[in-house]
Amino acid sequence: MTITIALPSKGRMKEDASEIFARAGLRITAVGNDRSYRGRVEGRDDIEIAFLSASEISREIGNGTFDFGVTGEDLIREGLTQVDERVEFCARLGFGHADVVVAVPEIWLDVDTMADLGDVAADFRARHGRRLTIATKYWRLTQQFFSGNHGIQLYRIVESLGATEGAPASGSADIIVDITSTGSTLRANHLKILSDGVILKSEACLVRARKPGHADDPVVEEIVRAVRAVL
Ligand SMILES: Nc1ncnc2c1ncn2[C@@H]1O[C@H](COP(=O)(O)OP(=O)(O)OP(=O)(O)O)[C@@H](O)[C@H]1O
Ligand SMILES: O=P(O)(O)OC[C@H]1O[C@H](OP(=O)(O)OP(=O)(O)O)[C@H](O)[C@@H]1O
Repeated sequence: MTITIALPSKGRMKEDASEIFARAGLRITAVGNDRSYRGRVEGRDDIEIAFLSASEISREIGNGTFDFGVTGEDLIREGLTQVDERVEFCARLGFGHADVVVAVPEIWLDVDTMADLGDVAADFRARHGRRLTIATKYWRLTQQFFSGNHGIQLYRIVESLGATEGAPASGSADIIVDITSTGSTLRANHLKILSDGVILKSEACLVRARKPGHADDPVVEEIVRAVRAVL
């Protein structure tokens, strides 16, 4: 059986993903030219590479289109329901680090924890005539964290596909859930992370779509072992 691996085609994860595979003895080359969306592993006809964006990799691994993928844990957990039944996290790759966090305006001096935020949410309608609003593209992670982990039910998510940190200042939402790495975008927008407001510490992962045929496929095991050995 040919084993397929989906790797980031662009952006911050592309080079690091190829480098890890090269160190693991799986040297990847593009088929055709550098802009091609297909690749191969030198000397291996039993492995095929597809290049996709990090968010597409999450979706397609969930659908079982590929056997393996490299993408951010945040995108996998946000993109898929029943994630642990559908994919196995085989290795954390040590790049693409970003935290998914809850951040509120710095001027909310009395709000430092999720419990404080729960109090604000409970009073919000009485004070402002509407629910607390959260700008994010991480709908699923936000709902799990607010409703599931912290029992906060009174909020409304406002979908944000870019410049999320600007939402409180522009008035389109009260608070945000977004990723941060250096923290500079949050600081520039006068937002602070709640002390227990880290939803997920994400990094790039090697993930495997759970498929019945994998159990006795030696190439599947070889890929996982080779990548783990160079971390
Ligand atoms: N500073 C950062 N900003 C955004 N994403 C980051 C950052 N650091 C690491 N990442 C990770 O990179 C991944 C997103 O990568 P990228 O933006 O290339 O993918 P994408 O969402 O598919 O791209 P696009 O939105 O352009 O289609 C996520 O897993 C995210 O956690
Ligand atoms: O904590 P920091 O180091 O400031 O990084 C966080 C910022 O980086 C990302 O945006 P970016 O403009 O890189 O791209 P994206 O939103 O298109 O992914 C992300 O959405 C945050 O806004």
